[in-house]
Amino acid sequence: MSAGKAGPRAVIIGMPGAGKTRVGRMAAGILDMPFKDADQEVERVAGRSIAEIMETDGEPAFRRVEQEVVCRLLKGFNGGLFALGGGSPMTTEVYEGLMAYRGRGGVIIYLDADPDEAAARAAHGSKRPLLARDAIGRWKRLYEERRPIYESLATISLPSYGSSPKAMAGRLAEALNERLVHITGSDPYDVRIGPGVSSRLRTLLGEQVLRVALIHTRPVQRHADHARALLRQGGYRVSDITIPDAEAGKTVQVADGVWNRLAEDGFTRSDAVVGLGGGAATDLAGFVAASWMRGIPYVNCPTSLLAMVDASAGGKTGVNTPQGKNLVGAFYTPRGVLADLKTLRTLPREIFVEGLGEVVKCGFIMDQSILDLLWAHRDELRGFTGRESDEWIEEVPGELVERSVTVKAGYVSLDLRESGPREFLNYGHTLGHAIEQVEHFSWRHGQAVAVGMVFAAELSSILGYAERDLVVEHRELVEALGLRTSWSGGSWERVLDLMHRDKKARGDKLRFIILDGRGHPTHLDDPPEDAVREAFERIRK
Ligand SMILES: NC(=O)c1ccc[n+]([C@@H]2O[C@H](COP(=O)([O-])OP(=O)(O)OC[C@H]3O[C@@H](n4cnc5c(N)ncnc54)[C@H](O)[C@@H]3O)[C@@H](O)[C@H]2O)c1
Ligand SMILES: O=C(O)C(=O)C[C@@H](O)[C@H](O)[C@H](O)COP(=O)(O)O
Repeated sequence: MSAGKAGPRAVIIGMPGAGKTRVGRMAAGILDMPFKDADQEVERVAGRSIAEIMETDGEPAFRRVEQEVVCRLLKGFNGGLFALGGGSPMTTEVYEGLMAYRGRGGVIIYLDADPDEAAARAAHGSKRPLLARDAIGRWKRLYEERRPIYESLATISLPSYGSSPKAMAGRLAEALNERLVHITGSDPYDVRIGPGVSSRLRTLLGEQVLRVALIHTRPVQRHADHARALLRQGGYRVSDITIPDAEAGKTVQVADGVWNRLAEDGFTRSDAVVGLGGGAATDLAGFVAASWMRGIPYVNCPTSLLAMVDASAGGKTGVNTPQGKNLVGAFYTPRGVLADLKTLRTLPREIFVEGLGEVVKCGFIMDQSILDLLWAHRDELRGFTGRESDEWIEEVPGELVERSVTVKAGYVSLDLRESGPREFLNYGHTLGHAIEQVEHFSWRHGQAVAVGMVFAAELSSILGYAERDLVVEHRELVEALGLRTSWSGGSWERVLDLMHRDKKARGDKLRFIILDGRGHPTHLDDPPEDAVREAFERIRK
């Protein structure tokens, strides 16, 4: 909620039998929040049951009382969970009140129940006057009438297919704790960060999509299985596509295989791609989405720390070629990003640690609080096991993801196609990508970028842009997190040649991103070669 604006912490909408009251009350208990049910409030205010109101005065009279109660509590029930009656949003004044509440930053949760389950629950011993006679048939007619309204209002849709009220209450509580980073620009979208955000897939893909290509790698099969189940529950036809893992999956040959599969499965421009996995998988999936029929919608579901903090957002898609990293690709904006923190639990420690490389980058180019958080939690982060508490995952990695994505969102919103400021996100990458290439991708991206940042700090110091203490800070923090500060492979000549092929290079001029002090990235064009060589020697073992 916008600061200073009254209103519930969240409003729950959905069909009769969806569990709004029961799930809402349980979730309020989990969150230690007050709970109100609109129907119960109506009966309290009227001094009689809804059935009696309907029987003696008819539905319009009930709706008038309901409208007064709901619109009053939308402004006055501060900080609680508020469950509405199924038909309530169909009243114009209530709909408008809900839109105004949403405009104030309010959260509207649509409990999207399985029609058969909810209809049966609603009809069973129903005291609901609107369902009298032919309860199931009436319910389903109301469902078709109301669902578009629910979906137009919802900021969160929670599918509850086959889930118990207790499980739904947990998911609702999780949804209220999720973090959100909005990326503006010509195609705005949201990066949602939290445990269980994968359940938002249907909300992001919407009704127009029929087929979904779920592109993932084998190490994340269990997460792909969960996403596939959610997609199928949402009514989508899923083409499950496993690609080679890591950088081996980020090639035009792999893309060609996926294009063939999309053709075989009849993918049209109204169908979509979901990229699930590390950054290599989301880069490939985004490239396939950008190129299939010149562009179909896609959603990224990053499962590595690096993919969450960086790769999945920003619209850089692409593949590697034998000549270099990311030399073929497209700027193509996703429909949304769902960074489900639960997936981190299966992430190997060394992969978690390499993801910290891009977090360190965001700290040095813009956000000192990221550096402070990294330093304060350096031992836990370096020793990541995946068995940490939910609270730690949400408070430390969750915070680092949100802050890093916020840094990236600032540049991407300003300069999607990297004509200038966005290049600051490439800090450490000129040498970093060369290392990856020379090492035939045996070095992880985050580790290569870590060395690249130490190199860039040394270069900045050599040329007098930054004090020596900034270099020392780079080395100490990078090392404390278990990242690499030096490299002994390759040759100067080979590295120099590769740096000239970097996408920031112009003509025969090298271009680097360096720091002109902490939090002040700047372009360094065509620096003296002896300074570059000296900085390079300083990161050699
Ligand atoms: N598009 C961008 O803006 C951008 C930004 C940064 C990095 N990148 C690219 O991202 C790639 C690096 O991403 P990465 O570090 O995620 O590497 P990656 O994609 O190779 O994944 C690392 C390894 O971890 C596995 N993995 C991922 N999530 C897992 C999970 N939850 N449980 C178990 N295993 C899991 C993967 O299968 C893989 O084996 C590089 O190709 C880099 O160029 C792109
Ligand atoms: O989003 C960007 O812009 C970045 O530079 C983010 C980098 O961390 C990332 O590794 C990106 O893939 C590198 O881009 P490239 O243009 O150098 O391939």
